[in-house]
Amino acid sequence: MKLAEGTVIGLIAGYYDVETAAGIVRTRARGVFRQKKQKPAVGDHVEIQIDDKGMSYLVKILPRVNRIGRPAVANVSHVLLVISAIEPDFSLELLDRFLTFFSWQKVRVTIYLSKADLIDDKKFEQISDLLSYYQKIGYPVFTNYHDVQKQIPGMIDKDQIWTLAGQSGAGKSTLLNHLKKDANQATGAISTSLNRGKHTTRKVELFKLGKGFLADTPGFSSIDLTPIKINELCNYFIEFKRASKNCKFRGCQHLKEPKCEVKKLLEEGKIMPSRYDDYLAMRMEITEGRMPEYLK
Ligand SMILES: Nc1nc2c(ncn2[C@@H]2O[C@H](COP(=O)(O)OP(=O)(O)OP(=O)(O)O)[C@@H](O)[C@H]2O)c(=O)[nH]1
Ligand SMILES: [Zn+2]
Repeated sequence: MKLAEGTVIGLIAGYYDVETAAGIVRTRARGVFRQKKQKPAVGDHVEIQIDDKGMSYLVKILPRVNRIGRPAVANVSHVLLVISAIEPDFSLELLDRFLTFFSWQKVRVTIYLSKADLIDDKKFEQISDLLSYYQKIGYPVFTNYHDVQKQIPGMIDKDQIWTLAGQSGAGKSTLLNHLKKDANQATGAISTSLNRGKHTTRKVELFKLGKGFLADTPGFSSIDLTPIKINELCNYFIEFKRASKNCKFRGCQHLKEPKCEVKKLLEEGKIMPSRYDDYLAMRMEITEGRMPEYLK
């Protein structure tokens, strides 16, 4: 019996394709996962066991950083967030929701403004202006499809897993299809006696792109912030978090505390008012334990 470690790069009809140092191995998950109510996901780092008959089993899920989206992808390090300029309308509120959610999930975000070709120059200037704030606080921003196609592969570091996210209709599938043209199908060459996957549709898989992977999933379009602990929410607004080192009180929530650096920067116009408003709205949402009706 042999043991090996690898990364799940494909999930198809109950089989898990695991990339190991010795190549891709098609495995089944051991029943023990069902008992423990665990489910391996694409992106998981796992241990596999190959028995004397050459049967391969996924036996252990190694600790994961996160597990997000539907279908789920584990250990996502980066999201390429597609935000449309129009159809659906550009929304800072939505952008902030996504950014907060991913910050909470320890996922880095790159922003891509889609459908910029559908708006006039004036509107484009307006939106670019707003996005430049996000660039300044640390989020890479693209407003042009060609730049994305050229630069994203170079931004994907070794073994990183990237996935797409954005509102329904924002243009995720469109972008994915373009990026896939540059990607190599990671699971293309499987040769094992267990290969009965020929005629089944793959559900989730990772494509090799850059030095890592891009998930071939539709990404996700709606998010729930209510499980976030209210006192931790401020940590997920990255510029608030940075500023909070200079707040008088540790654990400052930037509400009515004296000598609050976030409030000071807000008053000086260095923190964008809509960011602060969205912070307050999310606090409300978490307190009430439900998403606002219009976002459902
Ligand atoms: N003009 C223009 N149209 C675009 C662009 N990106 C996407 N579209 C169009 O917008 C529509 C929605 O795009 P999709 O890629 O299906 O959007 P999606 O985010 O995958 O949507 P869901 O599957 O509902 O989550 C399609 O008709 C696309 O052709 C763009 O950059 N410019
Ligand atoms: Zn503060």
